[in-house]
Amino acid sequence: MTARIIDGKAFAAVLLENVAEHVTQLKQAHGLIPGLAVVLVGEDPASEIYVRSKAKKTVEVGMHSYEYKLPADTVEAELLALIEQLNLDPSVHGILVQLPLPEHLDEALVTNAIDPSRDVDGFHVSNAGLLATGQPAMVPCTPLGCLMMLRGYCGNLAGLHAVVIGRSNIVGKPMAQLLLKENCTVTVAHSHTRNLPDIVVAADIVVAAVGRPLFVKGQWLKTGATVIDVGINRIDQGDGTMRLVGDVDYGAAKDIAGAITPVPGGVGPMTIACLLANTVTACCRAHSLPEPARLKV
Ligand SMILES: NC(=O)C1=CN([C@@H]2O[C@H](COP(=O)(O)OP(=O)(O)OC[C@H]3O[C@@H](n4cnc5c(N)ncnc54)[C@H](OP(=O)(O)O)[C@@H]3O)[C@@H](O)[C@H]2O)C=CC1
Ligand SMILES: Nc1nc(=O)c2c([nH]1)NC[C@@H]1CN(c3ccc(C(=O)N[C@@H](CCC(=O)O)C(=O)O)cc3)C=[N+]21
Ligand SMILES: [Mg+2]
Repeated sequence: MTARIIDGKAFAAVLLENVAEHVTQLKQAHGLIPGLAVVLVGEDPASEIYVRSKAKKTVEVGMHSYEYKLPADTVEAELLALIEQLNLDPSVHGILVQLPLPEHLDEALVTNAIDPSRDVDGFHVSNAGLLATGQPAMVPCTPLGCLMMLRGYCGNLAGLHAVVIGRSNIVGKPMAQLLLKENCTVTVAHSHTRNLPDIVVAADIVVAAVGRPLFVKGQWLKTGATVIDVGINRIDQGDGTMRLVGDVDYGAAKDIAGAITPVPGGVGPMTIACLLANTVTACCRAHSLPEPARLKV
């Protein structure tokens, strides 16, 4: 069996088209232009790539992009002052502080300083709590993108056994919450999990968010399983060039899985599209306008 490839770029293109239409409509009907502010502290090369492609896509869909690059030694009070300024700026509807932050900055403190209604990452404790209790929230972009692709491929997810590998606040935990909301039976695995292959083999859906290249082996999978590979790992090919690989051994998994997301071209592009969708949603909520139905979870 050869797995169907879940084309994240194609999913993202459809969503971005949708976002662009809503942006046009907000402009024409209300004179509003959604704005997204992205804050990057320090000079991580991978983060700079993401921030650049976010800004590019933001402008492409007709929104305003505001970029703030702060030096690695920025003190916490300075970063908090910038966030406060953005919280009060009526042209800024979404705020994203790129993670990870340099060691000396408290990620929870910084994340929770963002106005929850502008928290397009969905990382603020109040958005996490709303999601966990099944109330309308800003939903983290990566799990949201994964869910949209799963719905697109599997349709109704009710009753399916989903195994989420990884329990970070930004991917694993919110992913598990979203799948529970879809009435999946959810297992969350992490670094203390015993006999992981025996757990994964029971899964109809596997979401791998581990941060270890090629960690999930093809033989672990149940035949026909749907595999979502969140991992983004740069590995040295030995000849000085780098290759981008996921957390799943794609080469082996594609012969056993029913459907699988590639890396690159899977979850990554959908993450960015969902970020822009969340920014439109935040703009609508800020102005008490009806939320675009096709962008809703
Ligand atoms: N495509 C995209 O848009 C995005 C991709 N990513 C990528 O996704 C991956 C995960 O990111 P993130 O969640 O932030 O990573 P974290 O490092 O925060 O979390 C990794 C999780 O994997 C678990 N884990 C580590 N080793 C094992 C193991 N041997 N067996 C089982 N579980 C293990 C950890 O367990 P424990 O909790 O016990 O430590 C932890 O819960 C990374 O590759 C990242 O680059 C992230 C965000 C967006
Ligand atoms: N506050 C915050 N929010 C985030 O959403 C956030 C973050 N911090 N820190 C880092 C991670 C990672 N992340 C990615 C987004 C897009 C791609 C992406 O578009 N990847 C392309 C490839 C890009 C490449 O070549 O490197 C792809 O998979 O096809 C990857 C990773 C968002 N993150
Ligand atoms: Mg992390």
